[in-house]
Amino acid sequence: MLELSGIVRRFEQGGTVLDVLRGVELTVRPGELVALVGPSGAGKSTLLHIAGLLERPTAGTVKIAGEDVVGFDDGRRTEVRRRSIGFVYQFHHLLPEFTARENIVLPQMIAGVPKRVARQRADELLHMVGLDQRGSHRPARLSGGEQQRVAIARALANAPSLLIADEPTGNLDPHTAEHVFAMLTAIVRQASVGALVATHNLELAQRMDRVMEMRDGQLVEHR
Ligand SMILES: Nc1ncnc2c1ncn2[C@@H]1O[C@H](COP(=O)(O)OP(=O)(O)OP(=O)(O)O)[C@@H](O)[C@H]1O
Repeated sequence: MLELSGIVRRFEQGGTVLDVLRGVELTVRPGELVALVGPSGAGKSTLLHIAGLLERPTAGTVKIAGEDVVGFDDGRRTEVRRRSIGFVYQFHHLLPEFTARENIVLPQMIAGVPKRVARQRADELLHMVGLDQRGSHRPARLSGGEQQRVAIARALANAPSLLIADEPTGNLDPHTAEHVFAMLTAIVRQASVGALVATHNLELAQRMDRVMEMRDGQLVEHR
C-alpha cells in the first residue's frame, strides 16, 4: 500500500542545514493501522507530507500501491493523491458553507464521479460513521466528534488505498476521541485501507497494529 525507503528530508535555510529525516523505512499494508509517535519537532508531519505526496523527499523512494511516484510530475502526483490517498487532520477542515453530505460529495465530483453516484456514496459513508440523520447539517451544527466523523467519511470518499491522519483525535475530549478512534479503526479494517496515524496519545497508539517512533530522523519500533 505504502512503501517508504531511504527517505531523507533536508531543510536548508540561510546557511544552516537541518536533516529532519535521515533514512526512513516504512511499509503499511492494507487494513493495517500504523501509529507514528515521537516528540514535537521529530519530523512526523514532514513524513506524513512526503507519504501523502504533498512534499518531495530530498532522497528515497515513495511507492503507493506498488508504484514509485517520486519521479512523477506535479500533475500525476496530484492525480495519485486524489485517487489513492485520504487525509484527516486534527481540525476537521470541512467547508463551513456546505452540508455534511456535500462535503463528502465534492471530492468525488472533483475526481469526476457523477453527482448521483457521489451522493449515494456519501450517504453510505455517513451511515458507516453513524451520521445518517446529519447529512443535511452544516459543520457548525455538528459536535466536534461528529465533525471529525464527517472528515473521516470525506477522506474515504474516493475509496483511497491509504489513509493519512495527523492527530485525528487531538482536538477531542477523551470520551469522544475514543469513539472516533474506534470508528476509524473499524473502517480501516473493513475497507482494507492502510492507515498511518501520527499521534501524541500513546494509549491510542498502542492499540494500533504497530507503533513506530521517530528518533534522530529514523523510524524505530516503539517499545
Ligand atoms: N519548510 C521547512 N523549512 C525548514 N524547517 C522545517 C520546515 N518544515 C519543518 N521544518 C523543521 O523540521 C522539523 C520537524 O518538523 P515536523 O513538523 O515534521 O515535526 P513533528 O514531529 O510533526 O512535530 P509536532 O509533533 O510538533 O507536530 C522541525 O524542527 C521543523 O522546524
